[in-house]
Amino acid sequence: KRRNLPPGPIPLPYMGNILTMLMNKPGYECFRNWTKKYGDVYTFWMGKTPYVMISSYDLLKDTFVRDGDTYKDKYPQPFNQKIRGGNYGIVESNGHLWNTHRRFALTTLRDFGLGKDLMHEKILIEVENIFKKFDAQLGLEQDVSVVMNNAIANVINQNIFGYRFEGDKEEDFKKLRELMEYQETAFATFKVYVEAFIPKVGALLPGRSLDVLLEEWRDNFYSFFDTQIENHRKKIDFDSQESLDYAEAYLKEQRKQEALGEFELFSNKQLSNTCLDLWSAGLSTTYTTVTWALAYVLNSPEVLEKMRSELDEVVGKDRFVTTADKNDLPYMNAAINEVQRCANLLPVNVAHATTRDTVINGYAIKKGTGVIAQISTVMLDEKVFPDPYKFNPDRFIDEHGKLIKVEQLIPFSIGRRQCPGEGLARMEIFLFVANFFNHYQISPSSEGFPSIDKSDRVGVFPKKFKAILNRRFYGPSKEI
Ligand code: HEM
Repeated sequence: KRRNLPPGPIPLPYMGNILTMLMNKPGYECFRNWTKKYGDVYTFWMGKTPYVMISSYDLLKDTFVRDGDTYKDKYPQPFNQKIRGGNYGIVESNGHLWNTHRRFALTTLRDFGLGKDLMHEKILIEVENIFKKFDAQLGLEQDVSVVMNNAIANVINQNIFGYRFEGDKEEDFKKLRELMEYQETAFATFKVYVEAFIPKVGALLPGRSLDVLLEEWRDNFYSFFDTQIENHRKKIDFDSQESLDYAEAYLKEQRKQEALGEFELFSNKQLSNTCLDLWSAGLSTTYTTVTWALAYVLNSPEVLEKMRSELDEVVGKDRFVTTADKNDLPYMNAAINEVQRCANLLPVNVAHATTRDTVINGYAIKKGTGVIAQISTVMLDEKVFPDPYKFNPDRFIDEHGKLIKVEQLIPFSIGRRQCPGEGLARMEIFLFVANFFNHYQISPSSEGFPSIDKSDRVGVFPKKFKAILNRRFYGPSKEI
């Protein structure tokens, strides 16, 4: 089987190369070493399935961008089908269904003000709300990450279901958060990783089985989405021109399609699955990045000082940082770029499949082969980012103090499946991080500042952390 694929590390029977990855947590180093040894295309085996890894920016441009249609499908993973009850959603679907719903999600987000002032206002309301929560406990140890998580959940939930988690809804979010935290730990085990890719071997290992975990997870999350969707159905006004959230826009489109005799494309199952995709992709990645931003900056006092002196000069104490300040804050942008590069959320990116026979670097690759745009290796390429594990925002600043655009910074991936939430995520990260550091003086809790060490984890989730906050400036914070 290996003969016709690009050479790579020798796979073990049943296991493939997954053991090497799990023994080098969180996995970056083994992929970098294989790239050095085999070049920017090699084969990596997860269990019995080979994946062609594309590990340089230039080759990704030649394949995923210039020949995007060939790489646009997702590789079908049986455990995903199990959760979703078939080929549904955006993240895991292919073909006409995927194309229609990716576009629909992008258009709907745009209608809600992405790229316009409306989304910006929504996020600033969350910033203001975070400040109120933090201000209520100044000088005490408080759970910074939980407050941030709640705010980021509010942004996405408002877009999908039209409400924020406050007042009596706060309890809803508490339950969801516990579920997500449980999921982060329960799924990040050796057994689950092995079971996902090599079911027969994984099943023999001790611990809770992937099937049981998936069932539990699915039932809990889908019951939240289904309740929200039902509530929308009860109160929707099909004649209103404007939709207030994604679920409403979807139900209206569903009715239009049904009137044309089309019952599959905008099905109910597809609705709960797209909600799941937007909700989970939109919350965990953005929250994780913001928490890593706090962790990296708090561990680098010199970076914090530079960020603050720029903020003091450009923004000052009397107002919120807004997106209109973005171009005047090159160091802040550089620091956020560097956070995204170092946070490097996906040690192995999601797997795509070739839609036709093709050739990569002289190797003939058959239709349906797994291919991975290995973005973590690209963002740790020492030719582009010398001393790649060092957190150093200055690598994005030129000798005139201007921001340098580095093409190899691709945390949102590349090609036809590039993250559709990029605009929203960038806006959130900038506004939450810049306003937080402008507003507060931060001292460590009794546990110290959050660790930036990832060597003890399978996934790249940051650790929850507490800190003691005090206002940098006295006087009331301005209302927006
Ligand atoms: C810092 C935040 C984020 C990061 C780093 C991130 C990163 C990514 C990456 C690497 C992919 C996979 C691309 C590929 O297949 O190669 C992806 C896909 C996706 N992301 Fe994000 N994302 C973020 C935020 C968001 C947000 C806020 C949303 C929703 C509003 C979102 C929705 C999605 C969806 C729906 C997909 C699947 C797209 C498709 O398959 O066509 N993401 N994201």
